[in-house]
Amino acid sequence: MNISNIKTKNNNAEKILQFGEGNFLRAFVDWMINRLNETGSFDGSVVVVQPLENGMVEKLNEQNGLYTVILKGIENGNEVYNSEVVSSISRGVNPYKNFDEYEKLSFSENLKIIISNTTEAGIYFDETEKLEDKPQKSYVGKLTALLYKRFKHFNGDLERGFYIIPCELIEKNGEKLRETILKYAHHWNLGDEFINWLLNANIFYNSLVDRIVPGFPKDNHKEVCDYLGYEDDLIVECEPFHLWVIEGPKKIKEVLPFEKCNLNVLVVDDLTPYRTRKVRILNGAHTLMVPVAMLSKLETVRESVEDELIGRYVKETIFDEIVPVIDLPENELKEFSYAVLERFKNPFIKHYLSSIALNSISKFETRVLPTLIEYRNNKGFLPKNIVFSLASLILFYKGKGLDGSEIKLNDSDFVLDFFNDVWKDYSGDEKSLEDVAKKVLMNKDFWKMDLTKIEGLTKFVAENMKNILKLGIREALSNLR
Ligand SMILES: NC(=O)c1ccc[n+]([C@@H]2O[C@H](COP(=O)([O-])OP(=O)(O)OC[C@H]3O[C@@H](n4cnc5c(N)ncnc54)[C@H](O)[C@@H]3O)[C@@H](O)[C@H]2O)c1
Ligand SMILES: O=P(O)(O)OC[C@@H](O)[C@@H](O)[C@H](O)[C@H](O)CO
Repeated sequence: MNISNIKTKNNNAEKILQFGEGNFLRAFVDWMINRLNETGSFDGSVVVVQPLENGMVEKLNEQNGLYTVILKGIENGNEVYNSEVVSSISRGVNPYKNFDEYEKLSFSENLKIIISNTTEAGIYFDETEKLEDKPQKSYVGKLTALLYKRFKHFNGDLERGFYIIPCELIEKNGEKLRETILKYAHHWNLGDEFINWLLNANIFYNSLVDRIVPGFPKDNHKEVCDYLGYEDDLIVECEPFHLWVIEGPKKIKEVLPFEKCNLNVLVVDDLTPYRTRKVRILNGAHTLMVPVAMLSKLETVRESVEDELIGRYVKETIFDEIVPVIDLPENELKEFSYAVLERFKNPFIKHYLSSIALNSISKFETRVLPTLIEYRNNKGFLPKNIVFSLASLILFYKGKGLDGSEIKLNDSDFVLDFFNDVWKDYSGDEKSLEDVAKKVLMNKDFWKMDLTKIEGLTKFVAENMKNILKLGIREALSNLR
């Protein structure tokens, strides 16, 4: 039996227009709307637009908009394995194949909200696009044309704007989206009246999303379908944890009353602290554990946090070095940190360190370095664990494990070329090791500043590198003072 035969499609009015049909949105926003509908507090459905020519909406329509979300993990110490059929999506629209169907969405009287997740690559301006394109190539080009057609159709009626909530993992995503639409509006000469309507009838929210979504169970799809008792080609697996922080006017709470179904959605005046919390604790811990754990020959996040030595190191770094320099209530930070550690231990998710290692230099700069600098400024001395990670990172970028085995580095060419040159000049003695540390730390293209200017850092990093090479990573870590 196919999933389309097991549940009838909902007939709720289409209130949400969603750009993106990927795993994340289906396991996060559409899953939340499904929960809202179940409580009777929304009675709306989502019409999904496929932003690229190729995608999943055909499959989504074949399944009548239905698919299964499987929540897998540990919550409050208990194992969770819970499947839900999500029926909040009314249909999928491919603007490349059915432009007329897509264009009609501009004139819909029911649509009130626009959601998107087109990845970090989706929000950009392309000057070659035209208003007449059917459709424009980019997401923002498509959205600008859609908004303009709506503005014209409803004669600039201020009641016909949208609540616009992008979910792309970009800082100030709502502001960035609005700025990019304005670029198109000017480029296409859409006029001041349209620009006034855009700015006054529509509300752009910044938002931050958090949920680990490994997605489709490609390794054991058949087994999962056998367990569910039906065929579903759009199953999405994810962790139970979810957090959506929305920054902007509180009105959105009336339209999407998530508190009625206990969902972890916060509407706030400033999401910066939440972003800082997530990026520094969750993403920061991921990034700083990578070189240390990979040089110890560990492969996944779970293995690392369950390893006695590395696990203790990660926990200590979070609680002793990261948390003390975030400007949020300490109890909230600690609660979040414990939850993150629990998420890292999720026995159902194989999160490879090698995938997190991608672009480690820029990730270290944005996710870890701010902690190092603020800690140094606040306490007057350097955070030893983060410095240890930085030393390990420089050794990691030799592209060789401590036993000489190959490490496949994945980063921009300019980063790889730089390390290649730096390590080529290394002669093996202590002075030369300090030179390596110095050259890396003074590279402003990596760190946006000269890190050798931080008193004592070069010496401390070089000392850690020396210990790691002499004693091995585990012993050097055990001896860390
Ligand atoms: N999967 C996770 O664990 C997770 C967690 C939090 C945030 N995210 C973020 O969500 C984003 C999507 O992840 P996913 O798991 O849904 O991926 P996915 O591959 O399942 O979906 C990607 C979606 O983005 C669209 N897209 C891709 N490139 C685009 C472009 N250049 N222009 C317009 N649209 C484009 C695709 O059409 C598709 O709808 C990622 O950028 C990721 O950083 C993912
Ligand atoms: O997705 P990346 O490569 O930018 O970062 C790796 C992880 O830190 C990240 O995927 C987190 O698991 C995610 O941000 C959780 O919401």
